[in-house]
Amino acid sequence: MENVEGVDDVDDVIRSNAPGSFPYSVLRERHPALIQRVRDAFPYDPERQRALDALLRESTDPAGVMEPLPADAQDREQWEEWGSGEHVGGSWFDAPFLWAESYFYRRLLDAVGYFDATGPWHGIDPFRPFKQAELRSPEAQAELTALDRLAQEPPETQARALLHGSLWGNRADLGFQLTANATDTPITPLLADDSERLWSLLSPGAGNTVHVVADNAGRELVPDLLLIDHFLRHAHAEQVVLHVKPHPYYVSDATPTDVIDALRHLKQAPGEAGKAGERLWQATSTGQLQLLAHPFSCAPLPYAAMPDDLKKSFEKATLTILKGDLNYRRLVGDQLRPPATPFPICTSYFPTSVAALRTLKSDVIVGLDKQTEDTLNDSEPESWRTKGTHAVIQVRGEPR
Ligand SMILES: O=P(O)(O)OC[C@@]1(O)O[C@H](CO)[C@@H](O)[C@@H]1O
Repeated sequence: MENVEGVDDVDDVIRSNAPGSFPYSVLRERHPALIQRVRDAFPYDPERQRALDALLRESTDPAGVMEPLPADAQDREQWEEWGSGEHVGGSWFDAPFLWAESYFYRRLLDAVGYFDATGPWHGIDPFRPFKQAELRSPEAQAELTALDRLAQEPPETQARALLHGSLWGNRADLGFQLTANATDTPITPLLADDSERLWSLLSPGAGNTVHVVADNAGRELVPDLLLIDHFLRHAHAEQVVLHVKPHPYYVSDATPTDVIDALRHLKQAPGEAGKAGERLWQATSTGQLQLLAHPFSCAPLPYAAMPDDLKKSFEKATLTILKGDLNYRRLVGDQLRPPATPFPICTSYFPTSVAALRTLKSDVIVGLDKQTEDTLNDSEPESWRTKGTHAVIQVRGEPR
């Protein structure tokens, strides 16, 4: 894999093998809780139940060994390219955290028969009930109603509110909520805020193309779509490409089906939300808003290893906006670097100007000033990196 020049000299890749660490807790607590939720949501047949039992045993025991994908899995070769030869047969806990987690989601889909083309569970998203419930929650409804008030404000106030809505919408992450309840905790001032730079890269009428790499469906995707609507409506972008996952992933990550659900939901809403829904529906049918579900979106690797075709697609963008924690880990590398490492250095390989809208839900962080880091280490030594109450807007790029 390509190294990020100047910052990848040491092997500081995060693994899950330290008891008490955040990644260890994901494998030991979050994944079993998730398997239980999926079991409770569907009447899986005995074969599927046995497969889930086997995955549970294999992936949560620190002595367990990663089993391969079935010999006839359509993406087996793809996973070989992504490194299965190196990690399968070894410990889940010793593999890079990013690799092990991504493989867990791939294997979970296998266990529930998602890829079994002749089976009854083919194509049934095991996370869909949770995503749908969230989209219809009273909180999500209240957020839509708030748009009617926001529409009375000047465009700059609307822009700021929609950007922050998209950013903090990232707390609505169903995997995270299995072991934390961040939506109940107050939000805090941003730890880094390059939002002025972000807007400076999107001058109205400049014919910009914006790529948005989505994260979660439901309560995160709706504000993402509203921000996209604002970009298009106020000519910050002429075209938007929305990257989503080709199949269910990290519980609530958005797939094309989830985008359609969200668009339909918006379109049926009363008031300003409904108007935005109509505009977005229309933008999708004219190609102004395009969906892209590239296989690399579910790869267990950082974006520094992206394939050429994806790189070419990003190259057309004026700005790429990556949402959420996992995309952040993949953007800057899932490594423990000094938090003061500059964001522009970690993202220098990325083919376009790039922005991260991220709430902090894992150990990785770069681009903080030393004083901010020291204050957080003093005030919240155990939890500031992972509890989802802090956020950053970090941007690399100069206006054209
Ligand atoms: O990418 P998202 O939805 O913001 O967050 C994903 C997440 O909940 O899952 C991973 C741990 O399982 C972490 O990266 C993060 O805590």
